[in-house]
Amino acid sequence: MENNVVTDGQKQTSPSSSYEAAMEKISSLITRQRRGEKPPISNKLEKMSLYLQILGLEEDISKLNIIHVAGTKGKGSTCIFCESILRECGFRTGVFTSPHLIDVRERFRIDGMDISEDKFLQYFWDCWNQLEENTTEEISMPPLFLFLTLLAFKIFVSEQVDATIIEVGLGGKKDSTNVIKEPTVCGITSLGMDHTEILGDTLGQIASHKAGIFKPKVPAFTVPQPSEAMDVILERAKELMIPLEVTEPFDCKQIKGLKLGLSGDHQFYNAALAVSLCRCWLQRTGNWEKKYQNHFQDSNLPDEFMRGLSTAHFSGRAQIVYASAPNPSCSEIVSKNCGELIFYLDGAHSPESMEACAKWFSNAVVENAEESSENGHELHKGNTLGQFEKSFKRILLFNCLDVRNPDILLPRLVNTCASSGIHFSRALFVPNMSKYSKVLSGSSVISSDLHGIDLSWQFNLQRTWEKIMHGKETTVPIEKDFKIDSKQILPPPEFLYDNASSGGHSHNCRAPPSAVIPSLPLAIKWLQDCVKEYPSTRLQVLVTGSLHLVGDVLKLLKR
Ligand SMILES: Nc1ncnc2c1ncn2[C@@H]1O[C@H](COP(=O)(O)OP(=O)(O)OP(=O)(O)O)[C@@H](O)[C@H]1O
Repeated sequence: MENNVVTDGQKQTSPSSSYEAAMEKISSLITRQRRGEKPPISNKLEKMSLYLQILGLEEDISKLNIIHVAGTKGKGSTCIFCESILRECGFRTGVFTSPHLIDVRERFRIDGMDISEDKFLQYFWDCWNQLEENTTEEISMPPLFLFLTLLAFKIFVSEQVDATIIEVGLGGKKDSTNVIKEPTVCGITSLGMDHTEILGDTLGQIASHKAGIFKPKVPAFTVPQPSEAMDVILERAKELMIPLEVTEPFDCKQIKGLKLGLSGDHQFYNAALAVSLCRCWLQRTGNWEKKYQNHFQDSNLPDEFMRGLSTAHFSGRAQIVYASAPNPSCSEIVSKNCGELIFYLDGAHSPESMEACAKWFSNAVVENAEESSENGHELHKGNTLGQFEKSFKRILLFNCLDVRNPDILLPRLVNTCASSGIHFSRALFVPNMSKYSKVLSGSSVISSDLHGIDLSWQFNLQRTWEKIMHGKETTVPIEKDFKIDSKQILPPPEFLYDNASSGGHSHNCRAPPSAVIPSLPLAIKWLQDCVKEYPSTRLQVLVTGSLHLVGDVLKLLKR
């Protein structure tokens, strides 16, 4: 039986079932638009203004002291660095990012934490009910991203945060977040080719969308960009007569060798941009002088900034999870009964981010080997680093959306790793679990039903992989509907070893074999079983190609 509780005059169900009910409502806002199709509503920004009026938020969002961030890569990370710095400076922060990995509440952070379920429900139903009561023939309920943007404003206004950091959803000029009229400062992160079907297929066209968030009298910052993009950004800044500053990425010396909270060399760009945005935010809100007037030299970052940069945390971006292995930073002893299984997770899904991800992974696996070797874990005593390094097997666990081009993504990943001497032993292709047609809660049950599953895209990825490895087309079977017999569909654990039988999966001693596994839970369980069965196995698994895939893996590892 459900417990009824009352929220703002509305009779709702008990918190957890009410949360599921909220997810149902949110899911009903997903429009059937396929990626690449024109947006379902025109005059989106006018509609956003109307929705804001309905919610009584129009005036209030001008008081939110917003940092508005657009870009192709690094928007989320830049927002998180800003949050971390401003929190260290003593401010209450609200951050809106997208997408979420496990639970929709990740998109709304207050003071560095995902919003609580109770607060989420309170604001969710407030917004939902107010909007639903006011829909007319002209204005229906907003599509998903518009609703989430409105909810973010509602949350941050109600929570009275000092600083609000808003990531653009897609593009900039026509994005629903661009209803913000007077941000405190704007930033554009690294630009590249993504969402070309909507934003245009030149860097100039893409840059024009991104620079569409600039507002008169509001300072803007960006990082070094290809000239085709930079020219457009500069032109837009000139038209609006606003100062535009190009922030160079940090070098290690500048931040005194500080280890950033988010890993990978690409984060030096995002971190430097965040520092410029925060400094400007502090200046424009009258806090810079108060805090640093007399004791800040331009060449040194304030301590709060340094702490913020080093403590920032963001799931699924260059994240390492020790699933069955000691974290080398603690000196645990490796269990003799189980091999090592380490997941390297990064939601890269564009050519530029594939390269960034490959560089990070290559450095991280070598660092891991060095650290483990220094800690002299029992299992590996007496090995030189080279031998030690060789004992690892590197596996790629990959999926990407079918609108992306694996002929570009996979070679970029493989070649960048290879240029650092890192090679994959095996590649596994899996479908994501999360569905684009439904917003799930973090505690939702993961379905293991394989019936009717279409794996033609995963076989396509496998064919691309084999082509890269063999330098020519190979035949990979296409099976649309797998029999539900996991013994038949999973490779045997020996698949991981060079000279073992491939169990019916493509195998060649000179080239890394690959396999399609029809479900992610099966793939993870299979990896876990392999290290249990063979305690000398040491697996380093790179999960990439899709933030949704990364979220799904994190969800499975958390269980
Ligand atoms: N400055 C950068 N240059 C290249 N790649 C980057 C950069 N910053 C982040 N990435 C890559 O992009 C992935 C997503 O990072 P992040 O969430 O910060 O970017 P985003 O712009 O918000 O991405 P999305 O549009 O996919 O949400 C990272 O996992 C990393 O692989």
